[in-house]
Amino acid sequence: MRKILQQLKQYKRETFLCIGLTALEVVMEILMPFVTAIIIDKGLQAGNLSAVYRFGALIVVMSFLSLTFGALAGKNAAGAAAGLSANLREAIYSNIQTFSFSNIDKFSVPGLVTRMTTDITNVQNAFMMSIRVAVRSPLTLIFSFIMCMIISPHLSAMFLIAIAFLIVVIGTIMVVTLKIFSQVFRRYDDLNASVQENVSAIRVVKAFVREDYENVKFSKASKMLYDLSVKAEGLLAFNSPAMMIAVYFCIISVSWFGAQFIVGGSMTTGDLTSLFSYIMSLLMSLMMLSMVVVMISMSLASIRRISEVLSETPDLTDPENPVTEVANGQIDFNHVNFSYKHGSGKNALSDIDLHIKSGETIGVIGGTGSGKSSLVNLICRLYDVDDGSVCVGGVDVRKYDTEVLRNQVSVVLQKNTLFSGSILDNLRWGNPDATDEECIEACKAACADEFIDRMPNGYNTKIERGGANVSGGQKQRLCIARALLKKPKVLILDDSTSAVDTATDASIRAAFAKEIPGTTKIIIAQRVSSVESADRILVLDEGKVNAFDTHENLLKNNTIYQEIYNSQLEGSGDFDQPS
Ligand SMILES: Nc1ncnc2c1ncn2[C@@H]1O[C@H](COP(=O)(O)OP(=O)(O)OP(=O)(O)O)[C@@H](O)[C@H]1O
Repeated sequence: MRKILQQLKQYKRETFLCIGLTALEVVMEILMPFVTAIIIDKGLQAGNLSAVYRFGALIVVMSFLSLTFGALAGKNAAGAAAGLSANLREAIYSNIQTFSFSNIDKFSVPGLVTRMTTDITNVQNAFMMSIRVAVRSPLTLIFSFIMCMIISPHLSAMFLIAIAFLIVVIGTIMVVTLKIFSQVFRRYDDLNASVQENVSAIRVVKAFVREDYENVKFSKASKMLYDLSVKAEGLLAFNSPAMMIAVYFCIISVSWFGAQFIVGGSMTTGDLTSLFSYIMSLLMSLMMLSMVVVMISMSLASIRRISEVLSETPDLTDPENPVTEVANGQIDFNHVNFSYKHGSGKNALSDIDLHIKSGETIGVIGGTGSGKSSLVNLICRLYDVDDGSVCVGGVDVRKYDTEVLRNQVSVVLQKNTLFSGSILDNLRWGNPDATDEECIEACKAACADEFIDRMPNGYNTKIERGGANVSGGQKQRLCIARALLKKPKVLILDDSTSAVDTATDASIRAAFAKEIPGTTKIIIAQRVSSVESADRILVLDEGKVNAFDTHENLLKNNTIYQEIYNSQLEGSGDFDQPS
């Protein structure tokens, strides 16, 4: 909660103004029945019209003030709550930017999106309600009770009975509903995650004709949510009857005893009238308070989830005096062990000991899940090793300024992403200062120029969000060009030409050999044809190095490589698929 409130920052003024104005609004509301009593006793009953006019005018002024204070308090509450949510969103967003891949793995992408949208909206609404009601209700409760005590200490005892009754009944309802609401929120989380997953993968759902299955799955989850919500709301509906019982009890007993006190002369009619007003505000504020408790508790889950992201510290940090230059593209893996759950769970890589010379072209091949992506992710320090070390240019990657390292080790990841903007904008992600000519050169090397030239606006063609208007192969080529613009010392292609035809794949490799001979190139591929021309080929099997040699030697001596080669010769295309 403290972490969340810290984000109020420049909106503290609005918050305090709201609290102050609400307190003034309450004072006005409390004084009004008091003045009404004076009008009845000293004006109407005493036949003093001038007192009626004077105090009547006072009531009008007080109501006007009360309304003004209320409206201003509401405006400030809305401003503070909207400001808090904007600050929270910004704080989460900038913290996410510092996250390493393993931080992101921990929350998952849909999880982070839900926190930045639904959770923040929950907190915003709860905050807006609570700074108004959490101030208003207790103050009304206390002041009303004090006024009741001043008017009639004996009759105030009735309220104590009614309050005790309400606390027990509403309290029980609250405890039970809160438990149900926490279940509702957990289900809501699951539902959100599954909606995000399915909507972002809607093309796959359609391709596999899974719409009906997904509809049934969603209806089931939605029905479960409906049942739980009905149960919780059904229980909350008892709040109102309980409240009415307490109100009627107070009215009847106050009328009964009040009438006797008036007859006995120990109370005036005006006192009795104002006492009725105080009963109503006292019980109503109790009811409102219970609603705020529900609202705050309902947003507790969101508060917890937001705080988790805010308190998450990036697990990859730069050293105090980082190395700011990568000497060359030499890569050394020194007995590396790595697991995604650091120290627990199965190792994704075990005892990797590899030494790659600067400027070499290395092919990496192996079955699905053999650790190819994990291996290259360590080179640009997307994850840290558990044991051993990974060195680039002879220096441990943990000693570098991460920005410098990632600028010199350019990776075209398996999941390529383009952003909305022109082709040139996308290319300049690689190097914001690249000239048009440099961009065109990079596209030529990545064999992307031919399809860009055919586009109506050439390099200024707009790419839609996520690269929806380019094909898989075109996207891959643009991503390679983007990586080339960094002029890196190490270029890693993680299965990045899988959607490109074999001839273009060969042209890209030929262009690399010609254009960037000094750059160390690591090419992960499913096709032997993509790696056979490499200086050496690394065969990975279950996270271990199975062989590291030339194509010719591997064909002679390595059974896994021979199997892959033969299966692809037979035309199955991918060694993971049964031939
Ligand atoms: N983000 C992650 N969190 C946890 N485990 C992971 C993660 N990424 C990969 N793994 C696991 O690590 C192992 C190696 O995966 P990796 O992605 O490196 O294999 P790969 O050879 O690149 O596979 P593919 O050819 O299918 O891309 C697998 O068992 C995989 O399940």
